[in-house]
Amino acid sequence: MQIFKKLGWFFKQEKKAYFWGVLSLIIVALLQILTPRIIGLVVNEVNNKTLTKEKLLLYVGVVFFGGICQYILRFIWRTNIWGSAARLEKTLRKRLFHHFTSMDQVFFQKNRTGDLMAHATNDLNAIQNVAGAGVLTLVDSLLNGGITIVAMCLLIDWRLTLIVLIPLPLLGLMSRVLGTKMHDAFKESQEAFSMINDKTQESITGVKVIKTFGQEAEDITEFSEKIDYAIGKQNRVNFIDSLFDPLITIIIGLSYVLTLSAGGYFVSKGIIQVGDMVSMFAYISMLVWPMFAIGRLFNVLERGSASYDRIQELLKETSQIHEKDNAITTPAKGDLAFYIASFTYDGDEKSSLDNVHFLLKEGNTLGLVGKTGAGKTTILKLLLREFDHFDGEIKMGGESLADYSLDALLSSIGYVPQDNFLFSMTVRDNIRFAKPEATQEEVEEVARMTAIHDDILGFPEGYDTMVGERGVSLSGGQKQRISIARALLVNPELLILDDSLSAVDAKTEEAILSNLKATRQNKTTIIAAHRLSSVMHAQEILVIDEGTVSERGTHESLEAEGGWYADMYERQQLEAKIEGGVE
Ligand SMILES: Nc1ncnc2c1ncn2[C@@H]1O[C@H](COP(=O)(O)OP(=O)(O)OP(=O)(O)O)[C@@H](O)[C@H]1O
Repeated sequence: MQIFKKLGWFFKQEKKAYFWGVLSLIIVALLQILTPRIIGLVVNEVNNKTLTKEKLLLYVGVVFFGGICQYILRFIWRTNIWGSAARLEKTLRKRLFHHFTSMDQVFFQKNRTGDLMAHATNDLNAIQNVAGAGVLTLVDSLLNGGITIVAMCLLIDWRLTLIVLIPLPLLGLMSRVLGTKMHDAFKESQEAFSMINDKTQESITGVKVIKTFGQEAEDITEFSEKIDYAIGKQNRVNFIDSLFDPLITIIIGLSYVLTLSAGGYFVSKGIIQVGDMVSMFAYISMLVWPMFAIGRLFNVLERGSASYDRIQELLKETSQIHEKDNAITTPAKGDLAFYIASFTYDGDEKSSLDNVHFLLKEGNTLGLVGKTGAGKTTILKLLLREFDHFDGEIKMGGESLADYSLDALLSSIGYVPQDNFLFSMTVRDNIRFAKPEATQEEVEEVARMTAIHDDILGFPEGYDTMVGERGVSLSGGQKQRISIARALLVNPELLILDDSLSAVDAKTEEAILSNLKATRQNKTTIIAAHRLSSVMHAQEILVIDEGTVSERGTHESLEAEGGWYADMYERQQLEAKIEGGVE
């Protein structure tokens, strides 16, 4: 019953719908007691030889009218109660999705995709069940059970009713004992389901790697072990659940035995008539459903409660990235001043950035180069405000990044990540993802700038070609160029390319870079790259080594310095010559 308290806010919000739903349920329950009583009356009248044609017609008419009313009322409660339950699911789904989108990277590192998906599917269903089937079963079983018992007392005999109901408290006792067990078992079962979701998602995403390394058998074994574990947890839920139904059969059986023996005694003593005893049997049979319903209710409520706790735990987590109340809402613009004394990822002992600073004038280009794992992407992540817990300050246009609203900051940045991601939509929609109202001309313009226009025209349906699993398979270089076009379409104040040209050939790279130079004269650009030709034209280049700046300057000054940059440039030039020679 705890779950009703937890969902109190929702029932308050939906009180009107529940009022009409429950009222209809009450009237239906009242109408339902008519029929057995009429059967008893008819039997008594037949027995006493007092039944006339008119009376019989009246009895039949009442039963028929009661049936029609029940039909209408059942419709009313269904639409009200099921409708509210659907609204609860919608509210929670929106709340959860909004929460997911507002969370920081730390949250997504901690909670795996499969687990989050399980929360958004199975757990929400279990909670929705409380607001629909749960409420219905509760009201229905209490009403039907309660009214039937009252009818037994008033219309038959209260003493016989008390005797017949002696086995009933067993049900309450078992609900209490099994309730906590069911809650814990269901929580564990949901956790196991989350684990399977994770595994399925990982195996499907990584199927190519699994096959390439011939690890199918191992993957199947691992999956089977996880399934066995989850089934074990589910079986425990079923086990607790199955302790209920047989109990109800026993309670009803005992009640029949008591009716037969005590009822027979009451008839023999002339306290009740034979027809009353027949009605009593009919009433007891009417108690079967409410009792089974209580068993089901207990299951639905405990599942819902466990799922609600799981969702609440997730919703309680807060993002470390906070927007200030008086945050600047005008898009960020201007010189970029980056000064980081130190930054350490959550859970890491060693810092990933130390004493990294640069001043990037508006309209200039900064190059970031260095060995893999040096800290280039980390610098970019801080610019995108993925993490706030650094020692230092980052300013754009003279204002700290933390003073801008996230919208104002991120709308000024066009970011092309290393692991670029295209959605399952057309090429055109992928490019105009951040500016859905963009015209075909605008889309084509950025596609030309990134040297992908001709490739797109060669796709089966041009710009209407679907990308992703259901569509055309793109090469790494094509994906990179579409991702850059997507970022360029919003003409961002700051364009960030994180190794985004690694999969295109040198000639195409040169064409894209010169297009960028020509069209982004007053806009700022940061390019992180392994291939030094990507950053040669930058006003400043930083060489990052183990989280610090080991060299800095222009291409010419760095070449003259004779350090890592000069060595690397010479080596890459040589490689390019060899490749060119082979061609
Ligand atoms: N989310 C994270 N949590 C903990 N440590 C991280 C995280 N992301 C990166 N790191 C660590 O920070 C360091 C710098 O990584 P970063 O991705 O910034 O390097 P990079 O220079 O961009 O490398 P690459 O050229 O290979 O992309 C690495 O030691 C990496 O292991």
